[in-house]
Amino acid sequence: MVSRTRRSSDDSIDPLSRALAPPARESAAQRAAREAKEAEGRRVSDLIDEQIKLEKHANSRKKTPVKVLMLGQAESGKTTTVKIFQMSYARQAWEEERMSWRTVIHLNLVRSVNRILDALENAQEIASRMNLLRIRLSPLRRVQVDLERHLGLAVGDEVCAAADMGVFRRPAEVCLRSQSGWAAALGLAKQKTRIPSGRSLADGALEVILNFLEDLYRIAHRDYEPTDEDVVRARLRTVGVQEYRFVIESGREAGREWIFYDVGGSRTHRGAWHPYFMDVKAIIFLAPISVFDEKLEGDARTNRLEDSIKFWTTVCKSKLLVRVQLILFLNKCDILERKLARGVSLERYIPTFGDRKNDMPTASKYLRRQFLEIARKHSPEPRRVYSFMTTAINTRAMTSILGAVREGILNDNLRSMELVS
Ligand SMILES: Nc1nc2c(ncn2[C@@H]2O[C@H](COP(=O)(O)OP(=O)(O)OP(=O)(O)O)[C@@H](O)[C@H]2O)c(=O)[nH]1
Ligand SMILES: [Mg+2]
Repeated sequence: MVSRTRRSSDDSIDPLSRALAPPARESAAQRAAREAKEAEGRRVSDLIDEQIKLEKHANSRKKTPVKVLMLGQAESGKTTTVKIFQMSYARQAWEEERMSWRTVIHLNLVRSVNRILDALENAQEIASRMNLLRIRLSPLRRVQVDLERHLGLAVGDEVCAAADMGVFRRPAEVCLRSQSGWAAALGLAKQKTRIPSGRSLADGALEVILNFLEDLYRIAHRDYEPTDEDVVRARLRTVGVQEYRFVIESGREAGREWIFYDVGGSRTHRGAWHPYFMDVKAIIFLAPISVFDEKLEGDARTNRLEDSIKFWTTVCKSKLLVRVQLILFLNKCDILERKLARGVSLERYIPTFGDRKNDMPTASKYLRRQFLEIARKHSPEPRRVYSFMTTAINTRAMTSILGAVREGILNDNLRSMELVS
């Protein structure tokens, strides 16, 4: 009777349900085994669903660009830092762009050599070998004029270039200064170029030029291809706000876009960051700490370090930026170290430094403390500021710092970064 009833009810259901229905005569043990198997099946299925959901979420996160604002006074190293980020994480794009720097590097170098020669012409102690050198380098005057013409400039003008460097489309965007830091960067980066006491200025300058010449011949060669270092050291002044977009090319974060707003640091441009703060995740503020004995370009009354401190104070005070992660790069440590080693006294320019030891560990610790103290004192709300002692042109060290910064920004948790600072 019972079996008849079951058969008649089975007949009434659809074939799929019938196929899925438990066997007609199932023992208790069989049933328990079946149910356990079904439960395991459901668990695995749920797990797969959850993974799909997570992947979808991760992909949508990857599509959300990370926006970073670069702030700091002129020549503080903002654009250099962005270049190193691109070099490290969007390598293919970097290599595609590298050749387009060639002409700019040529002009950068030639102008620098010509400026050195101008300065030497005016110096009284020109040795005969210096005269010889000057004669040998005289064709560079012509080269400079040709390069300037090639770039569509009036002789002596600043070079203006679009961000991609290949096409000089938007003249107001990025400028290459005629008084480029290229010569200084190349020359100063070599210990040999320091002028030993007891030697004449002309001797020292000659040594700088001779070291420089190695690069000159390399760069002037017909088949010259800019190296990573050349591009990192090339000086381009940013005017207004330059937007750089890089898509991470490999690793866990492949596909994620990073957008850097690189704000020209001269006083007329630095206020231009206001429209960009809204959805930036972090600000990287660059303070070149080597400039304690320098004046601002075009304002002989303002000390450059003082100007940097004022700018930093404004950023820390800003209520608009209170939720943005603040990352401080105390940059140009290489130059600071050399200055201190040469005996330039920090106390002379910063009396509060007092009679502390005029060496790198003491000076950098002191300056870092001053910047962090400003943040503590002026931030509208208590906040953590992450600080790093940097030499932006040291690509290897900078890549490692930027790796930590990148992770920190992504994880919204920069605590671990302090370990590498
Ligand atoms: N020696 C040394 N040179 C550096 C360092 N950082 C940057 N430079 C050089 O300083 C010059 C200025 O660097 P940029 O990155 O163009 O400076 P910036 O902050 O973008 O300047 P603006 O565009 O004028 O706002 C370049 O020639 C760099 O190669 C550093 O840590 N050490
Ligand atoms: Mg710049």
